[in-house]
Amino acid sequence: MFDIEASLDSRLLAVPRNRPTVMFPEALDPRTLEAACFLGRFIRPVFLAPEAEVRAVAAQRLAHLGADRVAYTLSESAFVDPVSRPDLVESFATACVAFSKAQGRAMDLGEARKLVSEPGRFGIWAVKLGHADMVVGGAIHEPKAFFRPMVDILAQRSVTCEAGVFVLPDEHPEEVYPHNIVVFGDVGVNASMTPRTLAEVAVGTCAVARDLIPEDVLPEIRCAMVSYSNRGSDEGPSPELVRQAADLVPAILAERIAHSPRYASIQIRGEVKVSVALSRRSAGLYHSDGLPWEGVPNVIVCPNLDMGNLLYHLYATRFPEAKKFPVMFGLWFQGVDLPMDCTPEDIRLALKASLMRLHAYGEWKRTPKDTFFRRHRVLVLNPGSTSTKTSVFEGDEERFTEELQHSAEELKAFEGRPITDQFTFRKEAVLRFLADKGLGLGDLDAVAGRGGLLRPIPHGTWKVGAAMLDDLRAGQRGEHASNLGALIASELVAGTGTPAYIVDPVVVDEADPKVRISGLKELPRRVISHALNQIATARRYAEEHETFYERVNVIVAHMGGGITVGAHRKGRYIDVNNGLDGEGPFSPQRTGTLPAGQLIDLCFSGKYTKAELKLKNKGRGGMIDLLGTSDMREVERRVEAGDAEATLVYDAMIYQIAKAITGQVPAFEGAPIDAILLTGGMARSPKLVGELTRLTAALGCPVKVYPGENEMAALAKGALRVLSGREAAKDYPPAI
Ligand SMILES: Nc1ncnc2c1ncn2[C@@H]1O[C@H](COP(=O)(O)OP(=O)(O)O)[C@@H](O)[C@H]1O
Ligand SMILES: CCCC(=O)OP(=O)(O)O
Repeated sequence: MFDIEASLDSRLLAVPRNRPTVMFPEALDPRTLEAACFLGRFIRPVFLAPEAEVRAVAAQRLAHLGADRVAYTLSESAFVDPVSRPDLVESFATACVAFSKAQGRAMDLGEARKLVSEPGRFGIWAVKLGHADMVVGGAIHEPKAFFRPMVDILAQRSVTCEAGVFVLPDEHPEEVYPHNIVVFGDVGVNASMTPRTLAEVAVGTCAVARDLIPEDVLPEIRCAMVSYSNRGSDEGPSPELVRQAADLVPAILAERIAHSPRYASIQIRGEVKVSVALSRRSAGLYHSDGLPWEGVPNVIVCPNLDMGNLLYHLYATRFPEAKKFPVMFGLWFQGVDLPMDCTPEDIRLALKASLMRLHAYGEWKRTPKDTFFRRHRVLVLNPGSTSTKTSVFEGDEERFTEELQHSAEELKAFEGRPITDQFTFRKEAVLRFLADKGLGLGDLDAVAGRGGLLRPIPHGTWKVGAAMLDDLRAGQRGEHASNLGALIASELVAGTGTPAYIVDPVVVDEADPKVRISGLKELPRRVISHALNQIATARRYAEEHETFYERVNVIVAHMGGGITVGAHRKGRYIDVNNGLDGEGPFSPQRTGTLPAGQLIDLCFSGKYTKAELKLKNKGRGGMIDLLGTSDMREVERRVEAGDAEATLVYDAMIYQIAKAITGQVPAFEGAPIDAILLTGGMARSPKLVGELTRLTAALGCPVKVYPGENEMAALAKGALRVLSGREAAKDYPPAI
């Protein structure tokens, strides 16, 4: 059976995106609520009911989903009782009056207010006026109370239609529909058919089929416009209607193909007798004018709504295991209609199908207005040794990012001086960036800077305050460009009331006391790691599973110029190697753990100065020392070319990473590990990922890959969690 949900998921997840806002007028219907609990990574739900009522339904009816999934979905949702938003009711009512007038129907404002206060209409008008992107209903509303007004108000074409998509179970004889996939049209909209309407329905239904079913599964969309007559074999108004419609199809289809060449794989034939469409044997009997393709169609377009509706419900009841859902054509992906007898799975599939089409074909970027989910504007600052990476985020959306380069010439003036001396010079570059984007400091809701070398602190978003600035200025825990993040952020917001934050700096340390014990009292272990990307990756995994960071057990391997392998136990970053100071696997630029005795001998051999050894440990060690390059792509090329030395070193590094991963098992105290997450630049290598998957297979948990490091998004998200009230910002230094 073609896995249509997996196909939709992979297309939805192919590119990380902003999430569309979806209105749920039927918020108290447990099926709808259940479906929403599986859509958190794709949408922002707005439930049109009081929050307490939605929570009560969830508590009573959704216990089988597990508390985490439901709690996560509700934490990511908005709850709006229409009567509590008189501002919106007024604006929707005004638009409703104007709309009715344009349609030649008189309506007074009082009547309109009453109408749009009803959740179904409220949801439709919210979409129409740009407050949301999609509305879904029909599971409890009768068609005339939701579906008809939705089509009326949201229609973008003169003819709209509804396609019924089925993937039938394997027990269905496959020779009828290839891969057991069939799409029916029109199953819901057009109560009266004209030849033009029917021709538009045929093309629209085929367009839906083409959008949803990948070409490698169905190379051609083959549509039969069915009738009781086969190409003139019988007479009557119905075959005549289909015949006239079939004559109009080529011009309408040509328009579609001009719009997008992917529709060139659509073939439509009418009128075709139902038996000819569904049986090769019957087709043979009518061979004199058979179908233009070998075999059978995958789209059946019906001459009237009764027949389309009958087919939908006949197949739905006859094959309860079928994957089935309706899809609207002509509403610009803004409306989802549900049959009253739908299941939570049908709702989930219908929404995913519309969302996939919205993203892939609707050129959707963002919800036009941020009424239900405020899009806070956050400036993100990430100072590195030779650049200051600067971004502006609006909500989840990365609006601008630039790596503000500081030339060697500019930096020469600061050589040998504390990093804080670069403060003014870098701040000016950030101000120029903002001006260039037409933004002033007053346009920002927060500034988030990369945290520097501070005292060890728990994970989270930290307010930039006097004590933090003092520590960074003093540079007692080390000099690093990232120390400038909080300093510049603080200066930019001074006197404006706008908050400045840092998020998960490299010094995040939540390790158990036992993790700190080394075999020498004087040398307790210290934790310095890629905390920002470690925790952001674990959060991303949790979000993809519609749950919280606090609910997952994962091991994260950040594999970049430095490598850290961390254990995240239910929201606590419990153990990780010190990736900055010679612990863990060797990496492209760092030695990792070295044999202690031999290291001591080397230190006292007189062969190297302290500075030289420090540089070997971090910067000139690892792959650079062993193979003369820190570029793993070059190493892999050498491995591919059969270079024995490169192969040995490459295998050794992967072996050490795998050992570090499996070495984190005790951190979970026997609890199951949900997943191993591979991230950083090296996670782009399929070869390396494949080898790590093989070597850690004994753990019995899946390996998920998140290539690169999304530091800018991670910083923005940390600030956004605070701005949206989901997390409280912490005060530095933490109370001990
Ligand atoms: N496609 C790839 N295949 C293998 N290694 C890669 C690939 N892309 C980047 N890398 C390696 O990842 C490392 C850099 O990781 P990254 O996380 O980008 O860097 P940094 O830690 O310097 O911020 C380098 O060793 C680089 O060669
Ligand atoms: C391991 C601490 C942070 C760090 O070393 O970052 P980079 O690997 O990006 O230099």
